[in-house]
Amino acid sequence: MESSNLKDVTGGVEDAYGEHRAIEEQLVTPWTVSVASGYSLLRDPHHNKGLAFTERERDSHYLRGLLPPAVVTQELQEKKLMENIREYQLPIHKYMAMMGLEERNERLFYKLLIDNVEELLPVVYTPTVGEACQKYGSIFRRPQGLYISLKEKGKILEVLKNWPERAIQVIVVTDGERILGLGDLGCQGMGIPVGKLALYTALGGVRPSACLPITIDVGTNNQQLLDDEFYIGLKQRRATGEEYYELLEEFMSAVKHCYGEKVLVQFEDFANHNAFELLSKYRNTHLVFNDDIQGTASVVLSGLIASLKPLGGTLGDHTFLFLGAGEAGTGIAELIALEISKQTKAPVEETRKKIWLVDSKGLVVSSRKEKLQHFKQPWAHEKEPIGNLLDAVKDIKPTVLIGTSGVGRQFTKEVVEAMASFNEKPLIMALSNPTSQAECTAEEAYTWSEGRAIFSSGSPFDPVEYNGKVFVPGQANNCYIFPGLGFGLLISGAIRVHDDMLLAASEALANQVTDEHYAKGLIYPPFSDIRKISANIAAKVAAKAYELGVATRLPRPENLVEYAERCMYSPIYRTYR
Ligand SMILES: O=C([O-])CC(=O)C(=O)O
Ligand SMILES: [Mg+2]
Repeated sequence: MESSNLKDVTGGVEDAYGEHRAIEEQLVTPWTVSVASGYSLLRDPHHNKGLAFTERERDSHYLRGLLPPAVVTQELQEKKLMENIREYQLPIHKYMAMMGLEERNERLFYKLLIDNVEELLPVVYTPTVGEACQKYGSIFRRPQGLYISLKEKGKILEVLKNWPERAIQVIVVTDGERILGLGDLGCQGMGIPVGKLALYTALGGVRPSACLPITIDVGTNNQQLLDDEFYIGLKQRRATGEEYYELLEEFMSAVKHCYGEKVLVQFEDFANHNAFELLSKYRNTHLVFNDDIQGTASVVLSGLIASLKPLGGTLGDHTFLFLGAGEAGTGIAELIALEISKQTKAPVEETRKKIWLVDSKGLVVSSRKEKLQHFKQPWAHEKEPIGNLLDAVKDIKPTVLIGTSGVGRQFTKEVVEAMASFNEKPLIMALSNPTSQAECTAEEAYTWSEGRAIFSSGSPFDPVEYNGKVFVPGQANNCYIFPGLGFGLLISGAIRVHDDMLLAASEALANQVTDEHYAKGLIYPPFSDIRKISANIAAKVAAKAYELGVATRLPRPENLVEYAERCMYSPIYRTYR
């Protein structure tokens, strides 16, 4: 090597491939090695342990000198990082710190998330993940997940093969058109599949390497993004119709081709029209699950089942009114109708009549049927039209009021007061996410109902003190269900998702609510127990899969709860030889 070139070569590494000497126009090869050691081991998030590498590991993996001398435990690293994260005032900064940690040291990231789940869930998930998606273009560092855009049409199989992991078990996919209640965020929706899959691992125990977040980019109709010079997605309006469905068809068959029959595809935050269409199109040929329709339904049904204990009576004794007739609203409504039908043996067509929906045009009634989208039609019951929520509440006198509109502040004082005027304990669920889109706050629900409401919301609210009593709101978020449900599908090797599995998941979750929880006014168990809760949900879902004959992992393990617990990912460091 000529000495004149040595000054360009940093770190004492011989410039064997001429990468440092190459001038701009010369092509170079991006070399790498496959077994991580030394410097590359420290930069491999799957294997890096930072200061927790032992003396022996430092010797045998060429780490001497690359780390300061202290050797610490994973617990001490955790303590330090939690202190760091608590220093940040803004949630988005905490989010960025957590994502940075995931990029550096995956096991430590999951250890923090699992051990501090109640504190960190609002950071890596709703509500902060919503803000992260809105700002994704500017907080974006290394790409996470896989981007499949219209540019990759005809090449999706090759794109999947670019992903470094082969043994994928769960895919969460979005097209970014309806991110939480925030609307079309295009390609920036990637934060959602990334966040959901972090919960698959932390709450459900799926190995991180088996998880694949995907964003399908068919453009965006969000003008602000189209005008933004930093926007990371395709700068065009959304492809629709045949062009859209062809891309999704190619995607769904490539996924099956690449990962087999048992890979779970979770659809997340698609707009209504596509969400229903994709679910009905693929539910009989693929292992698919729509979290916004089915996961939300299962968690809400669970809350209702649990609330029957303090309220008394049966599900069929209740009258339900929804604000919002999209994926979540109609998905929940259908699952409630199905459960009542199972309990009472009445046909679903009958049990649906206890459930009413209000959309942006008022109460969904039969005179509107012709003009309604197909997913709203089963809910168009006989009644005079009613134009707004308050009048619908006063007329129908529901015992349960559920908000799934994606529009904040719709449960006004008048609405909550009306609910409280004819219900001793009105059940109020403000499910839209993130917090800014919630139909009302916890404080409003308790204050306006004079402390009588049983309240839960999609995004978390702090406990509220009213008249000297502390009320703890529940978080009716689908993250109670999807990690356990998905894990149950995986451990049984299920090849299809069946509605009975959703019912089994709801019942399993409701069974985890103890007298101690009820005494605090809760209808959901605390998240601090979520791994145990998920194992129980997984066991019930797996049992259902065996019962229905869609499980392929044979023979069936005898004790499914124990089996689920044994299969769960643990974030504890491994020792390297
Ligand atoms: O992500 C969440 O918090 C729940 C959810 O699926 C949504 O709001 O779309
Ligand atoms: Mg969602």
